[in-house]
Amino acid sequence: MSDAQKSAIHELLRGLDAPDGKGDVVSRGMVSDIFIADGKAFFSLSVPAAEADRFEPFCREIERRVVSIDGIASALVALTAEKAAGTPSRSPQPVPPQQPGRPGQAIRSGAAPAGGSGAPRPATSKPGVPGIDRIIAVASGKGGVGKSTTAVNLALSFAALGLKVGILDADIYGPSIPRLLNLKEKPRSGDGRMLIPLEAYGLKAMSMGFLVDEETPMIWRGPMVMSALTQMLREVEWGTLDLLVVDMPPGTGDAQLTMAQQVPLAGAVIVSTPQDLALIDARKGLAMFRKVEVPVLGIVENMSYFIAPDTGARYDIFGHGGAKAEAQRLGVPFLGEVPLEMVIRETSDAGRPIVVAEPESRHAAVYRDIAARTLAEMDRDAAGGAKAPAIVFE
Ligand SMILES: Nc1ncnc2c1ncn2[C@@H]1O[C@H](COP(=O)(O)OP(=O)(O)OP(=O)(O)O)[C@@H](O)[C@H]1O
Repeated sequence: MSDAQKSAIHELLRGLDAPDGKGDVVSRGMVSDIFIADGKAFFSLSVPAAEADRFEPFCREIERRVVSIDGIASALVALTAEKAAGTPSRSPQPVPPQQPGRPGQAIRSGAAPAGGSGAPRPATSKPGVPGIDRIIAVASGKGGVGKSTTAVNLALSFAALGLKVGILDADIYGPSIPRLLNLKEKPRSGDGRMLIPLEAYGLKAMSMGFLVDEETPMIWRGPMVMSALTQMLREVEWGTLDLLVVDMPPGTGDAQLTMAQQVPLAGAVIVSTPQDLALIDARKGLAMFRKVEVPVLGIVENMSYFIAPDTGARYDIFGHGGAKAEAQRLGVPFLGEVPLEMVIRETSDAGRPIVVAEPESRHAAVYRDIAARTLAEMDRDAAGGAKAPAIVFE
């Protein structure tokens, strides 16, 4: 049955012209092995790095079309960067499934999960935000790697660990937090000057998306970006928070530098996919935070592997492990790996992220482990334990 479905998927893909106009993706050898489990199809397309943006909508189109095949209820299609010539191809191998809730391997010894409150704030010359104990940025070198999904699930995990948490959506070009937390109303102003943040699942939330229509063109540049971000940070009644999580705009441009310079960040978490393409960008992200002397708390590998829903076998179809190796090489902590999982996307799209939608699931446990490790790194940093990593570009 599954072989017939794989052939049907190949057939369908052969009939689609790729967005670069160079013919179908099957004949060009761009399609990975296809896995089908429980009516879900999983596969990836290997594309040249420069073409990634163009191929993203094509993946969504394929996902929409393959459900017309008998027995396929849904599909998850991911992009992976073309490997450089001479790199041995890694064929996907099932590996033993992870225990639910078991912490992954921590690179540094002694990085035991710890509570976040009460630790001294790192020395900084930037003015703090009254009432907010610590602020961390969640960043990525490029868009689409799952930064916002990670940021919101991490924020909810910090809350689940007992902290008072806020989330600030600084991604002014493509704010995702209103959708991820299903927040539609506009924030009110209490005293005519300060805005009252919205609340969802115990998180206080503020996003540029609350203040502007989705249709409004976002032509924010230079000083406007700076003032918008500063306002969202300082002219919002955050109240008392143990932690404010800032969902940064993707990339390493002006807006990111502004945030990193303006905000007294206790640290940054970098999100990357395993693909070389995203890792190169992640390295730029690391270098940017280093430049502005913000400690990098670690790297999270997103869309790292997938677990077949029927057998529980784990498949590393997207070249899993790249971020961990990279973190090791750079001497930056590896905070954990998040699987590519339909339910993570579905819960996000429904405005009820997995950490609150399915708190008992193994995926929610993965996020809580990453949150605990992030807190441990912050405490280590605050105690003066972390060295700045050496960033080397080759
Ligand atoms: N681990 C995961 N498993 C399955 N889908 C995921 C996972 N992480 C993210 N996604 C999905 O990938 C898409 C991109 O995620 P998200 O919006 O979080 O990325 P981003 O890096 O913040 O992108 P951008 O910066 O362009 O807004 C979303 O549809 C999201 O639901």
